[in-house]
Amino acid sequence: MTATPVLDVVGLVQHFPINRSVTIRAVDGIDFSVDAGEVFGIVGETGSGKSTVAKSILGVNAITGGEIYFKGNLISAKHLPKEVKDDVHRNMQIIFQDSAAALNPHMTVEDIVAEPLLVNRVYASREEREERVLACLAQVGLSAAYRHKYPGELSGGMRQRVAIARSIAIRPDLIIADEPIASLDISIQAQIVTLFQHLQKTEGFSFIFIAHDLSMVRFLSTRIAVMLKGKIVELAPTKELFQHPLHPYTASLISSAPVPDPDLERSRTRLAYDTSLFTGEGVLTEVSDGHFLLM
Ligand SMILES: Nc1ncnc2c1ncn2[C@@H]1O[C@H](COP(=O)(O)OP(=O)(O)OP(=O)(O)O)[C@@H](O)[C@H]1O
Repeated sequence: MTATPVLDVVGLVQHFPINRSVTIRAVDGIDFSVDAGEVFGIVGETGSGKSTVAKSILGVNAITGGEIYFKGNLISAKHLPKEVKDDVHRNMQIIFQDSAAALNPHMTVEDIVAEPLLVNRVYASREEREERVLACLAQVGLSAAYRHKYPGELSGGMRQRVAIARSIAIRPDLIIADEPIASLDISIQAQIVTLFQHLQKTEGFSFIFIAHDLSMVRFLSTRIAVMLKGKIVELAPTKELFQHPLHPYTASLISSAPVPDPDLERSRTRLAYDTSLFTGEGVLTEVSDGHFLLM
């Protein structure tokens, strides 16, 4: 018997009608699932639909089509049972690219990290809550002295650490990080990715890591989905994807990754894929064990 995935996305469609004749097909029928304790990477160029997938999972917009299940419960319907709604609220956390915008500038670090605990009534006493907040700050490398600071007093990297502390505070089943390192300096990016890796291993949550940069996604992910124009064009275990990319777009992303892989001959040749040639036609088909290609 296979375990129920933490997340199951089935035929997800998210279209945005702009006017009578123009509709943006941000997400155009995609399927994937994320297992317990798995790190699932989503990569693709700007506008490929990655953030829209994250927002659809979080219920930001009513989806145009398809279904989303969290731990076996349908969560994409208009009206959800209270216990399902509460479970999503508690056990699915998000980290955004821009923590400056995502963190309330008028709240202290302590209050920001404590908020999900308070809202979801996780600890009865204030002392227990404070203890958990300090433990989470320590886990992300921030000393207790940071608890009284406001987001505006922190660097981008520090703010992202606060956002991460908040996301792990409640011990969620799934964390979705949407381009969490894109606005940070390169040296800080590596620190944050290493922190994610450490936390995911110690805490065991499932993790969806969304990024442009294939090399960072590679470092963290168990499996990777490559998105182009609202479709998943290829999905495979990370090593398999890098060693045997089947879609020309995936091959071009790998060959243009900033850190060339000395093991891979192809990384020495830059491959270009003209995305205007992509029609979006096809069905994601399993071509070998766990390796899916849009064809
Ligand atoms: N609320 C909306 N209304 C209209 N169009 C939207 C909306 N949200 C997203 N889009 C459009 O959908 C497409 C996919 O956007 P999305 O933000 O999901 O891409 P992305 O891959 O996350 O890009 P980036 O890497 O730049 O964040 C884009 O063309 C975008 O302009």
